[in-house]
Amino acid sequence: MKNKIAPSILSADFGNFERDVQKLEAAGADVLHIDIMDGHFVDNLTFGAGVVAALRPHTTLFFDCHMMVEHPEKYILPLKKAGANSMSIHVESTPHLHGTLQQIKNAGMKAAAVINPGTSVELIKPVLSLVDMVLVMTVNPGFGGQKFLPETIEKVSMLDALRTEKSLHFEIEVDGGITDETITSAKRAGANIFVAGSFVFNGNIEENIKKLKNKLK
Ligand SMILES: O=C(CO)[C@@H](O)[C@H](O)COP(=O)(O)O
Ligand SMILES: [Co+2]
Repeated sequence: MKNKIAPSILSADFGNFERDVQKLEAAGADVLHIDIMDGHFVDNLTFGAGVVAALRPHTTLFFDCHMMVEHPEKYILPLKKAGANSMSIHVESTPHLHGTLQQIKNAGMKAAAVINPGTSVELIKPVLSLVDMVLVMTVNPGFGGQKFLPETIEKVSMLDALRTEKSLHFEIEVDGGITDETITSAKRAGANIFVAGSFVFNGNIEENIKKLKNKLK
């Protein structure tokens, strides 16, 4: 599976999204990770479909929306209209995981299931044949700049094994505390999409993306 770097705009300059997103694209980012938080599911509030729509004309990057919200189903049509390409839904956020993933696919977007560090792979086994991607949180959701939790990597290996066993094709994304050091264990375990916020934006964006890509060779 193709390795992809997915910078998170949570660490961008909120007053200069257009400039920062264009910098990311020019620097070789593969995916734009958009952290949508509602101040309820997590203790932080970011942006919604309005900002996604405003960014859409400025880049051709794939828009990967990480939904840290209650009632994720309410965001499907507005985000589709705004130009989002995928939505990742936390298993902890809805009793209707399967139905919500189905609705996302029916709307014409890619669908992903997300598990928090304290959530077991067991809970998403029933939807593995439906999803395009699984996102394993490698920090607790809500904020950028946290320390990578190495104990979460075992779940990436478990998902990689399940994928082979069941002949499935979902991608595996990791998110939180990814640096040019932590990326290696995630890749070895079977992840192929690497979200990075603070590591990419702290210093020179182009050099930092290069440092991550070099570890994937
Ligand atoms: O979803 C989240 C946080 O909840 C992430 O996408 C962060 O934005 C990643 O930031 P770093 O840990 O790479 O600084
Ligand atoms: Co995220």
